[in-house]
Amino acid sequence: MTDTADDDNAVPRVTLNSGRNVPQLGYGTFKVAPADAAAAVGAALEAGYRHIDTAQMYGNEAEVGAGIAASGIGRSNLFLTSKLNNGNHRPDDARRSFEESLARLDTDYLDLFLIHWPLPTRYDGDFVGTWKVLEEFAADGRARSIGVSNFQVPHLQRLLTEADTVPAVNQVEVHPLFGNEQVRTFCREHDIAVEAWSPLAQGAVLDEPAVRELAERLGRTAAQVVLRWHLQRGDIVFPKSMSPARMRENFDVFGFELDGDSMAQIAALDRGPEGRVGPDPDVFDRI
Ligand SMILES: NC(=O)C1=CN([C@@H]2O[C@H](COP(=O)(O)OP(=O)(O)OC[C@H]3O[C@@H](n4cnc5c(N)ncnc54)[C@H](OP(=O)(O)O)[C@@H]3O)[C@@H](O)[C@H]2O)C=CC1
Ligand SMILES: O=C(O)C(=O)[C@@H](O)[C@H](O)C(=O)CO
Repeated sequence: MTDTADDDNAVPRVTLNSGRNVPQLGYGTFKVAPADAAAAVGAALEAGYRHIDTAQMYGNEAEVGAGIAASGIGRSNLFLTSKLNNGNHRPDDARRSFEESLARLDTDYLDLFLIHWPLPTRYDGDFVGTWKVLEEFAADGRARSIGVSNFQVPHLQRLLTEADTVPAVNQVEVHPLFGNEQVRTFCREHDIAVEAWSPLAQGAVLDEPAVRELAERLGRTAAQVVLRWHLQRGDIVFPKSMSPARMRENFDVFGFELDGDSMAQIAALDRGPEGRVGPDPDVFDRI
């Protein structure tokens, strides 16, 4: 990957406990098929995104890397995240697969590397051992920051008491239908940034009457209103879209604000765990 200067853009940055900072809005690549990923990432970069979220699990790291390389955007102007796949928790597998991720993404470092799922019912629940391997990647500089994903409060508590490094982020399901407030509060109290996955609830929140009414009143789209809600709560988001027009729409969220009543109206859509659109981390154990 090249490293050339690039214009900065208007996306605010969130400072992590590692001292690094991350663009608060990025582009997510779950379900971006390998055949489409280079073009999709190219379109996202063209739209202005400089933060890309991928994972070993998504099977598209090589194509994400190709899209970045083709853009000509300098490596230091990008924030690139990947995640350890569920079958790679054992230390040697974690080390090998991390190197493979770097090779596929055509880079010598990641800005952020995460344990994708805690898998509390596998590996004797030994995500602490896995975390200690990620600490090696942080120590040798190949991961600028390390974090976790789908960690519940008890999982985080174990890391805080049994490991040296506090995760820089916890990437968890959060959207208006599932506010995940207990985890968000714990993270806030321990300086762990929250990355809200499926910020649009994979589309499920966009037809909610309260969201549509607000969008109409503000002259914005439902997706823009929901993304704005996340940003004003301080969370980091990376909506996925295959459509360049929607990528641009989702990126155009810095020219308006939601007032307190509007924020509360959206928060009131929270259905608790019933509102999840993805798996429950306490039981999810798919390798
Ligand atoms: N750590 C984890 O376990 C997980 C992480 N993630 C991460 O979070 C990212 C985002 O979550 P994801 O699950 O993809 O879901 P999102 O909440 O981002 O929703 C994506 C869906 O919404 C549609 N969409 C996007 N923008 C618009 C718009 N403006 N108007 C109408 N529809 C829209 C997309 O369709 P279309 O493509 O047709 O535009 C797609 O169907 C993932 O890509 C991944 O990077 C996600 C799940 C789990
Ligand atoms: O997208 C991710 O990062 C995930 O972990 C999800 O794909 C998750 O594994 C899932 O939704 C499985 O059905």
